[in-house]
Amino acid sequence: MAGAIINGIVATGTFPAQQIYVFDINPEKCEALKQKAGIQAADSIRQLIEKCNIVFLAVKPQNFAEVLTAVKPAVNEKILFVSIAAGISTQYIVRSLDCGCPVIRTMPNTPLLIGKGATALSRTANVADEDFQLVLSLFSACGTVTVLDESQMNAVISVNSSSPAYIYLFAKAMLDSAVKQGIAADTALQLICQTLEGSAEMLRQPELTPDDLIKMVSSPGGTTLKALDVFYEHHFEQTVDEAMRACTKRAEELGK
Ligand SMILES: NC(=O)C1=CN([C@@H]2O[C@H](COP(=O)(O)OP(=O)(O)OC[C@H]3O[C@@H](n4cnc5c(N)ncnc54)[C@H](O)[C@@H]3O)[C@@H](O)[C@H]2O)C=CC1
Ligand SMILES: O=C(O)[C@@H]1CCC=N1
Repeated sequence: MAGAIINGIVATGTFPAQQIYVFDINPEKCEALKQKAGIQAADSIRQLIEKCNIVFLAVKPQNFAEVLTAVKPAVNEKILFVSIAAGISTQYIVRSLDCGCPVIRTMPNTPLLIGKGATALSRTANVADEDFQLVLSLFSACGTVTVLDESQMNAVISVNSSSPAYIYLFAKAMLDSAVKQGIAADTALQLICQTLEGSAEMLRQPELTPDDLIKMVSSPGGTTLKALDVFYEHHFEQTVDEAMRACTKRAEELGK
């Protein structure tokens, strides 16, 4: 995710490459991020904190404690932190740093890699409006941005951030069935992708609800209703609800 965000930052041209620093504990990853985006590499977290006034925290939630411990000795209240971690609250970051730093909590998704991301963001009260606008513009460079209250930042993971995986799973199941029914995999993949894009575009039309759209496809006595019967028999909607709630529950656990 850090790579996708760095690409977005570089693309905006907001900061010259000599002012953008990366640090990864894995030297190969650090070098790869540096080379790919043409930015600078810091030798340590400490050096990065000393050089930057906006710091993106892009490690796994499980690595947050060690990273914040390394950040703490060099921190000051002027540094703005931007976290992309699932489940990690702004309160946890502020408390761990023992410093009233402004913090923006974000939840991006992997389509950021191709400029089609959907990022949700929230902020602590002390984030200056101009700083928040700046960070919004950086994420906007690789997709859409949506501002939420922090209380919604765990649940939203199930909506935009883990959800590409469920959509890929659904697409994979469709692909497998298409192949079993004699359609070539590449042909089926093209048809499925175009159908996903077209269906998403129709969902955006404000005058049509998902139920309206389902009805438009479902001819009485036709094929779609037969397929939907199978989904309903297997409690599809309940399964999706359970999966999304399991996602949110895990975010809550990661934040503890
Ligand atoms: N993968 C996804 O779709 C999304 C991930 N996120 C969040 O993004 C964060 C990163 O996830 P990924 O990019 O998938 O993980 P990743 O494993 O690809 O990247 C994490 C990087 O952190 C580095 N790292 C670990 N400990 C470190 C330390 N002490 N100091 C410096 N670097 C250290 C690792 O070497 C690794 O390169 C997580 O907090 C995750 O919750 C958020 C939205 C979507
Ligand atoms: O699976 C995860 O924990 C991360 C956060 C959201 C998407 N991937």
